[in-house]
Amino acid sequence: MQIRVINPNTTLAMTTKIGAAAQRIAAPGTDVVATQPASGPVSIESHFDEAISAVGVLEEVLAGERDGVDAYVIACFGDPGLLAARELTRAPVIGIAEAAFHMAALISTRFSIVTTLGRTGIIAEHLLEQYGFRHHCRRVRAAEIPVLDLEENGEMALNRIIDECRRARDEDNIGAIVLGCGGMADLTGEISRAVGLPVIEGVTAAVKLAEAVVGLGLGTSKQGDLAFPRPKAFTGQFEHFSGL
Ligand SMILES: NC(=O)NC1=NC(=O)NC1=O
Repeated sequence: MQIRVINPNTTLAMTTKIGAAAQRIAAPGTDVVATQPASGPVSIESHFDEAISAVGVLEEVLAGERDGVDAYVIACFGDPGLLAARELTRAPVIGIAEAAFHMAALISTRFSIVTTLGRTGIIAEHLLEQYGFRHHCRRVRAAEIPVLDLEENGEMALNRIIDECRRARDEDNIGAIVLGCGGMADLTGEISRAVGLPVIEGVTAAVKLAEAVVGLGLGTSKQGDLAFPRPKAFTGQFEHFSGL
């Protein structure tokens, strides 16, 4: 099977890292193709960044439909464009936040999230509510690092993430930690060893859930709100969406 792992930001180094982490965890016979939008924010750290990146995610799903992809992963912790992407395909579309919440709830009764900047915490809180995991999550914490520090200042970023994870372990009465950024996809082993708790990261969780959904012969329901969009005209820069 082929999984298209979409990094919604436009930083190639992060796309490459995410793709490598996804391929490492994928089952034999699963081929991971990591992509990113042709245009959009180099990192996603706000509601505005998320809104802009969602269009790029949808463009990548439309490209995947042309390529006959079996499943999609949206590899940003805000799951940008998730429901809109599900409208465009019969394949499963798994967001890394939703995947991480499900996986954490399977191995613990309470978890905390450690994300990048504190201002993105509300996005995780909204998703906890939307997906029904509000009561599972003790606290949404932030290492207070810009997303691209994960690429450009990796050792400092790792140390700050580990410090915040240790505070979560000591203060939050939890059984697991969820890493709140696709750019942390390669850090689970180091962080788990340093903190002594199970650490769940969304890219790898999403890849395994995508394999499970396809393996069960399931895909995105086309009944109701996730049916294909009603064909209509689009104008201007979106004209190519006309008649989808
Ligand atoms: N909370 C986050 O850091 N979200 C993210 N921004 C990105 O650019 N990728 C993410 O996963």
